[in-house]
Amino acid sequence: MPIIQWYPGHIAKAERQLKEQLNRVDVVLEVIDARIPLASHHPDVPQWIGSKPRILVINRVDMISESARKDWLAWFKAQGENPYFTDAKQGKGVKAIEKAAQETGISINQRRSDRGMLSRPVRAVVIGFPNVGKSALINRLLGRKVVESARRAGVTRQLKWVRISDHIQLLDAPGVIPIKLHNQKDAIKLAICEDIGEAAYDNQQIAAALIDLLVELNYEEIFLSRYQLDPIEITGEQYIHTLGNNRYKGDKERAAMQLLNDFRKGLMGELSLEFPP
Ligand SMILES: Nc1nc2c(ncn2[C@@H]2O[C@H](COP(=O)(O)OP(=O)(O)OP(=O)(O)O)[C@@H](O)[C@H]2O)c(=O)[nH]1
Repeated sequence: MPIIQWYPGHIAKAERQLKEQLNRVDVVLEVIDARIPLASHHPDVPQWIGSKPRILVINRVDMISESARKDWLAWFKAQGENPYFTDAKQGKGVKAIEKAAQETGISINQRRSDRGMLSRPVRAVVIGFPNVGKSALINRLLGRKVVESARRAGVTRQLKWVRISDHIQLLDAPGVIPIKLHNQKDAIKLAICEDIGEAAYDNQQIAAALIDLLVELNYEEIFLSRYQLDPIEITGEQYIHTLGNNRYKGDKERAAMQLLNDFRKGLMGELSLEFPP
């Protein structure tokens, strides 16, 4: 049985909503997670948006190291992409995105006027997996809070245009990319980073997967200093079991939540879970 469960009905509905939003816009801002830029990019996005311009936003840049940021920048450039790194929580890097959207608007309006059409503000939508920071980005672009930004995945609903400037209009409801199950490994990374609804997985399994992954990536020193427990000779599952016994009177769920929260809040340090291939 897969660790991550997702319901076909939900996927179909979310996909329909997303396509409807995409139909209405000229430019797409795709937000991915800096800790997992590959797993948080949906492979079908290019096909969904067709020839529309796309601005790639790598959010949560505050959660990875500067050297990881540079490596990803070089890698994406080599793929012909021009990524923008943001910390949407603090508002870092957001001005550059506004400028990029505005520039796409200029070329769109140039084409309109070449065809004898009136110019109009460029229409944009922010899309991405649940909880990657879409609402935080929208609020930063607007310079005020219109969209609820919360730590829980899947908070955003309904559709409305909001004005960013004379040149840009934005759909205030972000497009949520549904998670399909064709890649369990990516789905696990999304769950670890909380870029997927909590109902879809089991905390203890995901926490165990986090430990196994961090050990695989040679981050094991963090564990000794933070939890006084070495993960090297044991599995992630055994680690949670032991941590639960040592600290929480045998409560494995609390141990799992502690580990996941520490990681998600960045308390374990700047930890990339993926590196350029
Ligand atoms: N550290 C850090 N946290 C961020 C950043 N951007 C967003 N967050 C936090 O991540 C959580 C999710 O952000 P949201 O903006 O609600 O994410 P969303 O993509 O709109 O989520 P849904 O509406 O559920 O799809 C919130 O707790 C934000 O404060 C960032 O760049 N860095």
